[in-house]
Amino acid sequence: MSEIRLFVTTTEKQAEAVLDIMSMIFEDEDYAIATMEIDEKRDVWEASIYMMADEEKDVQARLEPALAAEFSHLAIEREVLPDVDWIAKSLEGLAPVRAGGFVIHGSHDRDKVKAGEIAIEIDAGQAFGTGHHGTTAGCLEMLAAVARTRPFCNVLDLGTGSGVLAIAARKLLHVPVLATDIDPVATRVATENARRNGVVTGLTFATAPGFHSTAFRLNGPFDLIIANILARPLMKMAPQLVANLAPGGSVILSGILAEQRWKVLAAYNGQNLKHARTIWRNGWVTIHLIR
Ligand SMILES: C[S@@+](CC[C@H](N)C(=O)[O-])C[C@H]1O[C@@H](n2cnc3c(N)ncnc32)[C@H](O)[C@@H]1O
Repeated sequence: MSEIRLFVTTTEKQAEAVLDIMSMIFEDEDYAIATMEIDEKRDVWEASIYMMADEEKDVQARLEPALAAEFSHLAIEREVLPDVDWIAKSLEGLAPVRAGGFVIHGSHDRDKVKAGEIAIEIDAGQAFGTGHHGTTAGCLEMLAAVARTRPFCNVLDLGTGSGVLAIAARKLLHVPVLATDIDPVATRVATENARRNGVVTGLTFATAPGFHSTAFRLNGPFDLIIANILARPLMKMAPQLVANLAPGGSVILSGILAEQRWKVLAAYNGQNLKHARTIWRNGWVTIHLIR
């Protein structure tokens, strides 16, 4: 089934306001919501909400009246996003990605791995995480850097997608890793990817929205939590995330657009976490915080 993006085109300020309205209406649903800069000089921005095709009518019917009061001049536009198989096909020829001593490559590029690199084989497929996105690469680089600062003994990868970060953490740290995703397809793909990468023990997968699963209590608390989701759900989940973090533990957050970083930092500062470092990649930031 296709994914749909409903969006409005406006100024940065209004896009932020539209984003707030979208977040308010769809607060408890896991639709991805984001603003994106289109043209810096002309101050053109888009505020978007993503959904599956069968959810579009419902989202549109709720969004229209909510925007009508303040933003009746903004047209709600729609884009049909390429379906997953098309994405997989277009990514087939992508070159390996190197970050933090890891190399993420497709099965067609096994021979490109260099001595001393930690290789992770991921073919583009039905779950996010081939390493090509700035957030995944940022998390890999941050994971390698954070691992040099102290030992860790229990890791959580929240929003595992293809499983790339969980596999990386397991290969680098050799400690138990719990990897979860709201999407059962992602957990299935991640489990297959782990097996393909020879990671058969020490890595547990579970399907769960946010922290709604007994898997967290059974496997936690964690001294390293990596969550590459989106700014809004990350802010919303801050209290539960920190409740699952061991004292002195580290958190690596990504999926955050550069301009959203202050809000996310504020949410986690409010939970007594301190900012340690930020990595920037292609307009996205990856943040390291310490409890
Ligand atoms: C940006 S992808 C990250 C994938 C991978 N960790 C990486 O870094 O490439 C975000 C993943 O988070 C999952 N996700 C989104 N909202 C979630 C939630 N509330 N709880 C758990 N997983 C969620 C999505 O299904 C998706 O697989």
